[in-house]
Amino acid sequence: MAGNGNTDGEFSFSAAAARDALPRITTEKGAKPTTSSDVCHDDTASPVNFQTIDELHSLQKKRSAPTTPLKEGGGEVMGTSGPTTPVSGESMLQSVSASLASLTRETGPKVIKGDPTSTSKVAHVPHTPTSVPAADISDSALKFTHVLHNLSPAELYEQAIKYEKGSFVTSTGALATLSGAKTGRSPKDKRVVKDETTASELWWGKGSPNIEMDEQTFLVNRERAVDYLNSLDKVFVNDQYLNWDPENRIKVRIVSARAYHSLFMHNMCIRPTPEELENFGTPDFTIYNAGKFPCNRFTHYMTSSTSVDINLGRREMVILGTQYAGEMKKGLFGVMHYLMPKRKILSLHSGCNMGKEGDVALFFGLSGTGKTTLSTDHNRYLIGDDEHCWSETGVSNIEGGCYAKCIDLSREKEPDIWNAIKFGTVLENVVFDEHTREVDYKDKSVTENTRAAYPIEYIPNSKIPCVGPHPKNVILLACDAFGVLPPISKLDLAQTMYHFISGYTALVAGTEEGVKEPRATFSACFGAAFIMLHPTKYAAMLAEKMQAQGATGWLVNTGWSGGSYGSGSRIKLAYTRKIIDAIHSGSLLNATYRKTEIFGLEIPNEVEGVPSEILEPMNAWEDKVAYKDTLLKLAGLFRNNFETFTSHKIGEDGKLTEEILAAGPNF
Ligand SMILES: Nc1ncnc2c1ncn2[C@@H]1O[C@H](COP(=O)(O)OP(=O)(O)OP(=O)(O)O)[C@@H](O)[C@H]1O
Ligand SMILES: O=C([O-])CC(=O)C(=O)O
Ligand SMILES: [Ca+2]
Ligand SMILES: [Mn+2]
Repeated sequence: MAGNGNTDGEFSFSAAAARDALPRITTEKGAKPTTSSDVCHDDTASPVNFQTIDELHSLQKKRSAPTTPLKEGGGEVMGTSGPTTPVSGESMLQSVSASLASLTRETGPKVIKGDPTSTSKVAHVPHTPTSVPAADISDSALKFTHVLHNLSPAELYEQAIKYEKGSFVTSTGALATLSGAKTGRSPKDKRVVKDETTASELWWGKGSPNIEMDEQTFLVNRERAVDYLNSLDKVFVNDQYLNWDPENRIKVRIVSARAYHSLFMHNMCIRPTPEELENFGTPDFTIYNAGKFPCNRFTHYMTSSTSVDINLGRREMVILGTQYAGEMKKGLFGVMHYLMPKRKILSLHSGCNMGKEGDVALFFGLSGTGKTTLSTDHNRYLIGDDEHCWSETGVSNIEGGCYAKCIDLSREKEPDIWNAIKFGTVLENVVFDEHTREVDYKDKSVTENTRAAYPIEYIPNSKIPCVGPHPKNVILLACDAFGVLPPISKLDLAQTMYHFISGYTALVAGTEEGVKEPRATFSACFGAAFIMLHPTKYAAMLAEKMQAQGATGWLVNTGWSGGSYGSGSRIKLAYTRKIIDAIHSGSLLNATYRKTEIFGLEIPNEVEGVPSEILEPMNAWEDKVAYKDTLLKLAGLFRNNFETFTSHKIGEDGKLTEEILAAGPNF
């Protein structure tokens, strides 16, 4: 790295000065020969406070008030190139050592704080040789693992740029990174440990995202991940929180091999204050991200070299074979989908914002349907863009950051997200000019799923703490690439539940040539990949909460109009925003409605700022026959999908269950 002149000990300022020392030329006539002490007197420059390059460098880094006091006397030596690890103390190291403990060794590895390239004396966890049976001694037990604990974004930038290929600072100061071979999640490689408890508690079998694994296999993968992490010179450790509701906050620890992963989670989880960090204690859940290292395909249950394993009993997650950072975020979301319902709190794959009057809206939708785009609204307070809880007292964001899609991002259409891409933000898999480092958001060379992860306070009107009162509007987003769903419809409770359980969207398979057919996706609760219990459990909770609060349900198509993908076009973001504005303001509630055929959706005759001809999808289609065929095709897909739910009761309310079953398409 070019950075901060990493030349410790190579030469000193005084040696260089001596080599080049020439007598100073004096221009004053008759000047007295100068003594050595005033030779350098020069009023244009203020006196210097250093004698050597090392001292100069030591001045550059001002000693900050440590995030928490350093316990061991002296701590880091100033001016070393390694990052500081302000939070320290033996208890943290001991705790990390315990986290990294192998299952075959009685104690964890020798952990040491600070960067391995740092020359400073650092504390490590004292090992009592008697606690390690001689038979268990291996070379890996003898080496030190350096721990970079809760580094700051600046320190993580330096680590990434120095050691991780593909890390660059962009023209706006973001950290561009590459996630490697995987540029999206790997749901087929997700495994959940089935033990006595989870066997009865979780949703298993057809349609469930929880592919089982046994405890023993989990431990095999855990050992593999831990041994890999311990084999490294250094690991990154983040201790952070999930959930802004203080009563239901969860402490998470993320152990990872990459600065990219550490900065990503720094941005995405809630960042503890220095005081909170000092008293962090034992984490409630720990992730071992050894994504650079594959799983062993000969391990039972493994079907590829990628494995993302959740063990609710051990409160641990192991990642092997994928470096896509979203696995960590969504893995923890899965954990919340288990823990929160136990406390009668509903976990939601939704965005959330609040108006000036305190009116809260939820935005449900599958990936790419607009949760982040539409919840980031200049006229409203952002509570969060992706993961929320709805409790007895209101809503709370689970996360401390946002994760926006960047493909085709423009300053004009999404100014707040555009401006959030600055120093501290992780930019995944984008392409930029090699010289100016200006990002080309249109470029899909690496992936279509380019992303920006930034702390929520980078959005100017974010609401911190990220909590709010009960929602007034529940907006279901579907990006319908068939182009037959209305841009906006009002739903009754049964319809809201029907569409919530269906979780429909239809994205276009890709941008490759020849791909013209939209592909329908049904993902229960708009997040089947993350739920742990049967979808009807979440649906029942949502119905109860919406009923109790008198919230209104809406279905918004952020996809195609005037034809399917290929003939129609995507509904303009500006129109969708107008529709959303009308929901928030309450004006849509009082509009006049008519019912569509087949889906029985209530569509308004008018929405301010939106051309009325697009409100009824059929009007926007030139080919009415093609419209009808496509509509029937989609209705058939909905009906097929819902078949698996027809035998389930939703909550205690038998009447509601029947209404929900009747709320689907009629043909
Ligand atoms: N009419 C529209 N409404 C909403 N988004 C639109 C519209 N037209 C185009 N878009 C684009 O669609 C994308 C929506 O992505 P967004 O990041 O909001 O998805 P998301 O629901 O948050 O998904 P994820 O859960 O994966 O984060 C954005 O790139 C946005 O610019
Ligand atoms: O999880 C991810 O990688 C991105 C995301 O938000 C989603 O897919 O819902
Ligand atoms: Ca999002
Ligand atoms: Mn999401």
